[in-house]
Amino acid sequence: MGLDVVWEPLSRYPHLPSHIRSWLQDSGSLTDRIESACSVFNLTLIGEGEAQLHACERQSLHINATDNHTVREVLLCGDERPWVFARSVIPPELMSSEFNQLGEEPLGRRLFNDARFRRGEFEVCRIRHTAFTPEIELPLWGRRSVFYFQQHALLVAELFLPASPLYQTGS
Ligand SMILES: C=C(O[C@@H]1C=C(C(=O)O)C=C[C@H]1O)C(=O)O
Repeated sequence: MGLDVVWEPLSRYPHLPSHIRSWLQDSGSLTDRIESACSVFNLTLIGEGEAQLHACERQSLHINATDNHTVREVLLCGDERPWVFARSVIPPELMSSEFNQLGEEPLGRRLFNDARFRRGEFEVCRIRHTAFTPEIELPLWGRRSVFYFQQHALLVAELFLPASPLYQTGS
């Protein structure tokens, strides 16, 4: 599953409810925030390997179709429920160095423990995807940002799934 959607700057939504804005613009590690919001945290690795990129991903990273990048897709689960689907586009040079042997270790553990990574601005998307059986009123919210490291850039996109606390007003 990809996130080939329309991305807009977060500033496009100046009047978001505070519980939604709080999650979308949280500049810390999402893994850490999810871990602190549940009793049992689990990361499920859906896939990791070279894959076709969406046009919106290539545009974000300023790469062309022939550039090889690794796509990593995971589910971040809180208390046995899927809270976030994440899709990251990672240059091979980083997969063989800073992100070597990542497996089911959260990407954020490496990113946020290395001051050499710099995070760019957030963009957000809204998905009215009928495939989801919404326990919440649609749309689903997603966010993405680029992390810069030396001459490399990697894209991290996160879709907040219906069970995510982002949709709960008290979160
Ligand atoms: C960037 C982070 O890493 C999280 C873990 C990911 C992974 O392991 O692939 C991808 C995106 C994030 O949800 C974070 O914790 O903020």
